Amino acid sequence: MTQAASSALPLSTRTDPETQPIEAALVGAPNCGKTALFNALTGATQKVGNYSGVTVERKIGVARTPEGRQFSVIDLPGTHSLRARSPDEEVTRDVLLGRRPDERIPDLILAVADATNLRGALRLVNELKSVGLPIVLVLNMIDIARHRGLQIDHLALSQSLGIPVVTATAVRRGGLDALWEVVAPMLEAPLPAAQPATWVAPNSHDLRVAMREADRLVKAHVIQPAIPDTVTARIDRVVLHPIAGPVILLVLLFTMFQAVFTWATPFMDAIDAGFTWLGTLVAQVIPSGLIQSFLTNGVIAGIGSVIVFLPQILFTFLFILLLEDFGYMARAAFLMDRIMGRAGLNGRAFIPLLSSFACAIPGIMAARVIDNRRDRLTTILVAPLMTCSARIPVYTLIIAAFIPKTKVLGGLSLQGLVMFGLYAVGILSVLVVAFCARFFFARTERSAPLMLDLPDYKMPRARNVALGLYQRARVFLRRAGTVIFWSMVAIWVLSTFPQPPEGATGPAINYSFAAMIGKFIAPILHPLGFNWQIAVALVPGMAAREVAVAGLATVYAVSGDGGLIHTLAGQWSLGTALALLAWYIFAPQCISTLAVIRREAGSGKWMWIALIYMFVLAYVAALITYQIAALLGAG
Ligand SMILES: Nc1nc2c(ncn2[C@@H]2O[C@H](COP(=O)(O)OP(=O)(O)OP(=O)(O)O)[C@@H](O)[C@H]2O)c(=O)[nH]1
Ligand SMILES: [Mg+2]
Repeated sequence: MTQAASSALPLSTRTDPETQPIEAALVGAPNCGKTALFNALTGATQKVGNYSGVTVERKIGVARTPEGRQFSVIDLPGTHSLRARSPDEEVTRDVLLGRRPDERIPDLILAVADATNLRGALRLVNELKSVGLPIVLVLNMIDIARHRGLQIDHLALSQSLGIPVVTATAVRRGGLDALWEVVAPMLEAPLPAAQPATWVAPNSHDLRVAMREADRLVKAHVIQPAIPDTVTARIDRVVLHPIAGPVILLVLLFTMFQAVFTWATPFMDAIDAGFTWLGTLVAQVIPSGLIQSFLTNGVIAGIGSVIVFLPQILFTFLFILLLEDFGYMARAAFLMDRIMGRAGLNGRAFIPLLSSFACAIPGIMAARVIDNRRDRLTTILVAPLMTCSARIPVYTLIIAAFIPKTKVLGGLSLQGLVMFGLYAVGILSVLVVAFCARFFFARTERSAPLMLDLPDYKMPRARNVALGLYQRARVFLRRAGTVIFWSMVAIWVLSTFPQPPEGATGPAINYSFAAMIGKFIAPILHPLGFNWQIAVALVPGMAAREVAVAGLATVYAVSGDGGLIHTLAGQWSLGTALALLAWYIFAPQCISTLAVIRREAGSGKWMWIALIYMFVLAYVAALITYQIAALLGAG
């Protein structure tokens, strides 16, 4: 369908429920539970989170009424008004007004409201009416509203608005019963025909009038509790305190890395033991030769050296997911806003940067919530500097080999401290690079102050957290099975062939292609204290950072040294280890991230800028680190 056809003839695009399923669009303010509702309707598992701007793209799914009628549901990014300000909000507006050439106009709007905060939702409904589509208002989070003693007369509200109003609890089993009672019959009968859209962007006067009307409706139909909810306010008085707030944030992050290091260790040891056992078993069963070497040195040593970090990744995300779902992360954004503002980062960059702890790719995509193009570009360019989970294996390996397992400063684990330091340097470099970027982007406009809705605190839901962990684990294991596996095969082949000549004395790998390639690059990396084995691991490490660890495991296993941590501790100097850590803070070691930068920034130019500036930073940081270490006698 072309854009012209869809906007000129909205009526002709209506679907016949007999032939094509009805399409319902979820529209509402950020964080009102649209995605939770989408998941409940469709059985999908899209990410929900207790902060605004989780959904930045439209997602489509198939739902079924309890009677079994199929219809499609589209989850849209949250918006306060159709007067879109940022690319994610434009998605919502364009879908509803039929301005997307690849998309038909939905047949029904499910306007989702946070029942505890009706005013804005009612204003949006007022605006949605001019879109011309049938609307059902869904008062979601009714469980929380009731718990707080809010009484909403939804039937009277329905009369005043002239549209059906239903209550819902998207995250509870049976929470959609009331919704089905109204919506299921609507989907059986032909829907009222769409009227031509009369929407025009409201000006500030219109907005004020609409707000007053919304206030009137709230006054008429909602009875506020005698004692307002104060739990959120009381917690916020402490965690948003100008001095106590940042201290609490720091302590929380700090505790997180301490705990992660301590708790993950036994699980990591167990996985490590498992792979060692497997390697020994294979070595016993299969006669020594190429196949045995491929399986033990290539596949098992390589993949095992990466999988071993799964517990650490899961523990890190357990913390992040719990804080997210509790509602704390939005407060952290609020606290960071001043510092980020000084560095020239838009306050809305917090969530994209936070997502980058998992992986820069969703982080870069989440930058769509930023309305100012320069701010968005800055965020996209710095997001890869945040410590993504693929760095965890590299960091942990080097820390395990070179940082003693001692306690310092009265019981703090030194290893956890170093890890915290690496994350801190990542964050700091984001701020510094963003600050410098200001001088390259001649700024014409100041970015708007942060307009963040601070959500109410909620008990984290086990389901959300479990789902988040499951998704992280799946992504990680899938990478181990694909990118990492194939890189391992390549590295093994390169380190095994050509085979050493008759009567060779040195380790076989010294005669291989890998050694040739490594020794060819090594001179460039020599000032950083990197040997040719590291050079061999860094090249395939471009595919994914963990591959470098797997690569080292294979290179050293093929050369006959077992026990990676032990080998590294014996063969590298402390200076080399620290320089490699410094390298990994900055190096643009992942091709998919670069591809996403290109896509999201809209041109290859930005990808090259990112690639070059990160390589330069990595090289300089590693160079300085190694040279200083060498001066101090640790080279
Ligand atoms: N108690 C309760 N919590 C809910 C309900 N619906 C959603 N939530 C929680 O509210 C938070 C926000 O939900 P999301 O579905 O991510 O909100 P959204 O509207 O998609 O947000 P954006 O994508 O940012 O626009 C999550 O922590 C959900 O678990 C509900 O009916 N009751
Ligand atoms: Mg959402």
